[in-house]
Amino acid sequence: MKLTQIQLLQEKQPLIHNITNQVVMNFTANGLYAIGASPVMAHAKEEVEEMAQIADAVVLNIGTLTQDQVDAMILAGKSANKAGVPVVLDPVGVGATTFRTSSALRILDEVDVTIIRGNAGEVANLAGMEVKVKGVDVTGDLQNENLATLAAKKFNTNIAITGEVDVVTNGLSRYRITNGHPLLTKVTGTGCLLSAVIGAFLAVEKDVLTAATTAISYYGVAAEEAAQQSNLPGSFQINFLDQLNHLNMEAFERKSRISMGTFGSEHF
Ligand SMILES: Nc1ncnc2c1ncn2[C@@H]1O[C@H](COP(=O)(O)OP(=O)(O)OP(=O)(O)O)[C@@H](O)[C@H]1O
Ligand SMILES: Cc1ncsc1CCO
Ligand SMILES: [Mg+2]
Repeated sequence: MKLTQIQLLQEKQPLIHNITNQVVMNFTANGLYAIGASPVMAHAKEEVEEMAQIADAVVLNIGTLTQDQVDAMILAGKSANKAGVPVVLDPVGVGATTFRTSSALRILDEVDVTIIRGNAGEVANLAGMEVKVKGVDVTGDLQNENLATLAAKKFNTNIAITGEVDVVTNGLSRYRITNGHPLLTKVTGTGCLLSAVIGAFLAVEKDVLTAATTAISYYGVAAEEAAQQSNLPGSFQINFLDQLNHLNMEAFERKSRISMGTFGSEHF
């Protein structure tokens, strides 16, 4: 099952249209190539509608947003919606400034977003809870399962909250993924790339929760494998890209940790 999605991805080489931030553009393109997808960054209002139409997934990331870029994201998102192309929103830094928060909310208002992927602070602020966000990083501990469920219901969409433990939910079914490695927090854009990788899995798997949980687990196991070869951020980043490309499938099957919880239960 998991194997099939990755093989499908490598066979299909889906086109992933990213409107993303200036920090992570190169890393995101390399990471998408590594998993077998085909990245394109296209930001201009003049072309985003056309690009979104031919894409297999659209990823909207507000990391270094400008008003023009938010307008372009809405054009791209609407065009993707018309063409039945899945849309991922990465609400980078929501809660840090009012511009980020209001822009993300405007995108959610105007675009039918397939899944939101962010850290706990970003999702909490998006859902209207005032949690402190330090730039693009979360501070403190949050109850991610309950927060994800609340946000999924509020925005009537799927939510992935990532961190030490990752949670994916549509408001009813909940999954927890416990793969990953702390070195992922020492390389910029690992969350941003994960949002794009979720887009790539959505291009080959229609079930959103399956696509997202598989993508997050695959990504986390790749990080665990990379961390066995390097314990510093620079070499880890390179080894991680290699593992995304060449993850041993037997290791993935053995190390993948996805567990299911149900709505209303306090524990998984
Ligand atoms: N303490 C941790 N231990 C293991 N894995 C982690 C830890 N923190 C984050 N991760 C993993 O790192 C990846 C990125 O998630 P994170 O929540 O850090 O994104 P983010 O805050 O949006 O990052 P960025 O803004 O740098 O793109 C995910 O795969 C997540 O599972
Ligand atoms: C560091 C940083 N600042 C804006 S976007 C970004 C990339 C990771 O979120
Ligand atoms: Mg982020």
